[in-house]
Amino acid sequence: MTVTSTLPSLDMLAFYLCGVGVVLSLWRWATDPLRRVPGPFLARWTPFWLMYHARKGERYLAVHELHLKYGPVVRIAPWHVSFASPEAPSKVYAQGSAALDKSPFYRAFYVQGTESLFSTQNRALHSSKRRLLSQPFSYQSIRGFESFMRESLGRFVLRVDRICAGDQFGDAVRPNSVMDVLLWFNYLAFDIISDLAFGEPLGMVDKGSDILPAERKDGTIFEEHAAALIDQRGRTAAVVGLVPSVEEYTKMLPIPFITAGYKSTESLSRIATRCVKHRVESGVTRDDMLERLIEGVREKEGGTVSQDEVVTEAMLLLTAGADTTANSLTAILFYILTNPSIYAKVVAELDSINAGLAELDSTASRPQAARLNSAIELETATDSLPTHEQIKSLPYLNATIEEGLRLFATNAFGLPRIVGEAFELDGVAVPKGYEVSAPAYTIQRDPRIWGEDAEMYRPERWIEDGGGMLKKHMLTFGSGPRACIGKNLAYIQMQLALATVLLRYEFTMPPGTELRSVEGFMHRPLELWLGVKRRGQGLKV
Ligand code: HEM
Repeated sequence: MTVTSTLPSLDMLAFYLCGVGVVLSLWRWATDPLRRVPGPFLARWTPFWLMYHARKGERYLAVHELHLKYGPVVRIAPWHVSFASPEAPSKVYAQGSAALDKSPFYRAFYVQGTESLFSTQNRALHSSKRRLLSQPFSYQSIRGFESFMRESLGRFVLRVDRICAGDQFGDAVRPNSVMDVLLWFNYLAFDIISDLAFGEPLGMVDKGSDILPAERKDGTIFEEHAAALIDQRGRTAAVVGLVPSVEEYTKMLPIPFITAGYKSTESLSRIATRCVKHRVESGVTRDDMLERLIEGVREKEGGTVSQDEVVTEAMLLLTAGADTTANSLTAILFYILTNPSIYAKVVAELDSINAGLAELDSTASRPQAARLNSAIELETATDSLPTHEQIKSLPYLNATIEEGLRLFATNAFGLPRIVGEAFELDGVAVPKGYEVSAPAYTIQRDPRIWGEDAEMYRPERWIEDGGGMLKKHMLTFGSGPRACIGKNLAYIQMQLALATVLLRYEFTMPPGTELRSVEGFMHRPLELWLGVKRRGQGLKV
C-alpha cells in the first residue's frame, strides 16, 4: 500500500524536475547574449568540450577546425568567444586604456597562492613587477650578457662534438652520431636562462641531463627532471584553468593527471628555492634578473625580502625562459631541414660571414672524448662561435627564424582575456565578464594575411616587398601589455644557437620524419632525432 502510494509522487517529482530543467534551459537560451555565436552544441552549455580537447593536448587544432567551419567568430565555452579575423589581435590584446586583463584561467599558474608577473590579473601589480624586470630584459642588457650565452654555447658545441665522435653519453637506444636536438636545445636554454637570471648555469649541458636538485622545507635535497615538471604543470593547468571557480578544489581530486600537475608546481618551486638560496649564499653580485627582483621586493617591503615572491618569480624565469626557446629552435631547425634548398641557402648566407670557420676546422681533428672540461678547450670553442654582431642582420637567417615562429607558435591556442567594459568585434558584442581570445595557430595560417601558401614554410615571404609589415600579425610572443618580456633574449639566443649549429654541423633527417607535438599550456615538439656530423667530416648514421 505504502509502495503504490509513493510511486506516483516519484513520477511527479521527476516530471516536475524535467519541466524545471526545460524551463531553465529555455530561459538560459533566451537570455544568453552569445546565443547567435556559432560553435559546438556542448560548448554552448558547458566547459567540457574545451576541457576534453585541452586534456587531449590538441585544443589549438580543435579551435582551428571550428574557425574553418564557422568563420572568424566561434564560441568555445559558455563564457568564451574565439576571434580569428586579421583585426582580432589588436583588439583582444589592445594596449593602453583599451587593454583587457588576463582571465581567471591564469589562477592555475599561482604558486601556493602567490601571483607572478605572468599569472597576475591585477593590472597595478603587473605594472610594478614588469617595471622591475624591464631593464634587465632590455635589448641593451641582453646584448651585455652575450659573452655568458656564448660560453654556454661553447659547452654545448663541445658536447655535440662528442656526439659527432660517437660518444652518446650512455644512450643505448640509438646508434652513433644521432641526437635528439630538442633535448639538447633544452639543456642549452636552461643553462642560459639560469646563468642570466641567477648568475650561474645549471650545468645541464655538462651533465647531459635536465635533473636538478630541489630543496624541501626541512632543507633536505631531492632531484627532479625539470623539463618534465614544466610540461606536466602546463598540461594540468591548461585543463583546470578552464574551471577557475573550482580550480582550488580540483587539488583534492584523486585524479593522477591533476595531482601530478600540482606536485610539479611544488617541485618546481623547490628547484627555484634552491637556485635562489644558492645564489644568495654564493655572494655573487651582478645586475641580473634575480638581483632586480630581490632589490624590488626590498624596496616594496621596507627591507624585508619576501622569499615566496622571489621564489615565484625565479620559478617563472625558469619555466618561461627555457623550453619556449628550445621548442622554437627545434621547430625552426625541423622546417629548415625539411627543405633542402632553404637549408643550402641559409648555410650559404652564414658561410659568407666566414665566422671563425678556419678555427672550427683546426679543432675538428682533435681527439674529442678527452679533456672535455679543459678551460682552454672551452675557450677555443667559444672563440670559434659567431658573434651576435656578425649574424644579427643576416636577412635569410632571420627569415628562417620568423617563418618557423609563424608556423610553430609555442602558445598556439588563444590566450584568454576578460572583457572589462563592452567589447565588440566582427559584429559580435561580448558582455562584461566574458572571455575572449585570438588563436595564434589560426591567425598565423590565415590565407588573407599570408597568402595561399600560408601552410608552407617559405622564409622568403619575410624579405619580399611588404614582408616587414607581416610582423604585426604575429602572436608567437603574445601582444599588448602582457606580451613576452623575454623576447629580446629569445631572439638573440635563437640567432646565436641556430647560426652556431648550422655553421658547425651538418644535420640529416631520416626521410618521412614528422614533427610530432603535444599541447599543454605550451605547444611543444615531442622529439627530433637527427644525424649529426661536423661539417666536412664523414657522417656515421
Ligand atoms: C621563443 C621563445 C619564447 C616564446 C615563444 C615566448 C612566448 C610568450 C608568450 C606568448 C607570452 C604571453 C603569455 C600570455 O599572455 O599568457 C609570454 C610571456 C612571458 N614570457 Fe615569454 N616566450 C619566449 C621566451 C621567453 C624567455 C627567454 C623568457 C625569459 C625568462 C620569457 C619570459 C616571459 C615572461 C616573464 C612572460 C610574462 C610577461 C607578462 O605577463 O608581463 N619568455 N611569452
